Amino acid sequence: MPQEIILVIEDQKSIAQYLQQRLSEVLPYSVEVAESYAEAKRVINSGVPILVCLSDLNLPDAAEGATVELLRKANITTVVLTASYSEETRQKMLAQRVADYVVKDGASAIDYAISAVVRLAQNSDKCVWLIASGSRSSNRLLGLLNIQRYVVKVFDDFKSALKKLEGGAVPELLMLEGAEKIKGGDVLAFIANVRSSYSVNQLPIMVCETSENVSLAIKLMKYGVNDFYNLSLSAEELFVRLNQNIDQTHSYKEIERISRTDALTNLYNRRCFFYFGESYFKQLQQLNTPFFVVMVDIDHFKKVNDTYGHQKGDEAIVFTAGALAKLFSGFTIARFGGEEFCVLGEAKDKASILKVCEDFRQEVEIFSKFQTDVGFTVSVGVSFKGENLEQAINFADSALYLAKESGRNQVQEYK
Ligand SMILES: Nc1nc2c(ncn2[C@@H]2O[C@H](COP(=O)(O)OP(=O)(O)OP(=O)(O)O)[C@@H](O)[C@H]2O)c(=O)[nH]1
Repeated sequence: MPQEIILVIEDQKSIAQYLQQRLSEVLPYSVEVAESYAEAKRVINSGVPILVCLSDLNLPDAAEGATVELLRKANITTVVLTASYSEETRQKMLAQRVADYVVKDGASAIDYAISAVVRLAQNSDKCVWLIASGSRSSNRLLGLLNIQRYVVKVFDDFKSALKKLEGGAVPELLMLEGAEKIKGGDVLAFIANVRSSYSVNQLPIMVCETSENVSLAIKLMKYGVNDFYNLSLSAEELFVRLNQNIDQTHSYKEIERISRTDALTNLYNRRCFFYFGESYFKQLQQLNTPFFVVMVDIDHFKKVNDTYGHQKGDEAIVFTAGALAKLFSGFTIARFGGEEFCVLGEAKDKASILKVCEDFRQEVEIFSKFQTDVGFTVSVGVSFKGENLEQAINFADSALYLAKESGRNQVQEYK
């Protein structure tokens, strides 16, 4: 099958070239330019799959809007560039089912057009769940979501959506249409159920209601729904709200990831270790499950830095993190700061955990020289005791201190 392309239809050479260059930089698709209606028609008729088209509204060899009409008939997702804006133009664009339109009134408009094309190209990786009452509005919403190239999964009841969610599938957004008429339970119970696992920042819910149900929509927003779309409003309003809700969730998740991750090693940071570790530790205690805490510190790390430079010191830290991730795979690992690391996990078998600690020590001793040009070792303290996480860490730290005092490059257990 031929590779999908992005098509730019624009008769002004300089703008066309600029758009082609910018889009090629940010998207992994070939970007083709057609400078006239005739050329556009040739590309479309050639059968090459067109992912998204960014098209000028008026071209010298076509009547106003003829290109958009051509694209609509070929079922191509389209962003329209127009030189002037009027309410009439806007209505025409929406009637032609364009995904977006941009008024060419400056550099920021071009930037917006590029971001719109990028968004539409990437939307096919995003799944929206439409939980619908089965009214005519459901079909309209489905059509509008398709214009935006979202992958849409339609549910006609709450129960099957909840079951899918419990199975681990998570969409980008949940859209409810005609909330009170959806089968399989009560809408408030559904929202409470979703929110018990996913916050408003993690999974946006949007309700779509007719004007008569505005008060219901507002009530639902007080109980965990992110946004409300009045079904009597334009498609454009839906698109803007939809995209904003999905973008906000992405930004939140990215901020959350950054705040939990150590930038150098990609391991959890200390704060995140305690955030997850505290509840995990309590869970292990309640179930009477044996646990372990390991503390790791690179030996004579100051000397590594002083002798080989800070860059090599960083490489030594990254190598140690990689060795931990490899040998303690499946456990909770964090960089506590500097050259110090901590691991928490279930210790079904004490001897096997001690063996993993020793394997890790040897891995660093043997392979650090090959991987980083700097031969270095680690000291390891491990504890299988502690009333709470903090105490277990202190015990592992005491064992680590003993390992350092006893000559470094060894594993010591807290007794
Ligand atoms: N390259 C690098 N160095 C760091 C980083 N964080 C802390 N350090 C350095 O790590 C060194 C830690 O030194 P110490 O805690 O005194 O350890 P040490 O005495 O050399 O070694 P031991 O006694 O064996 O623990 C200091 O020189 C810090 O500047 C980092 O992110 N990158």
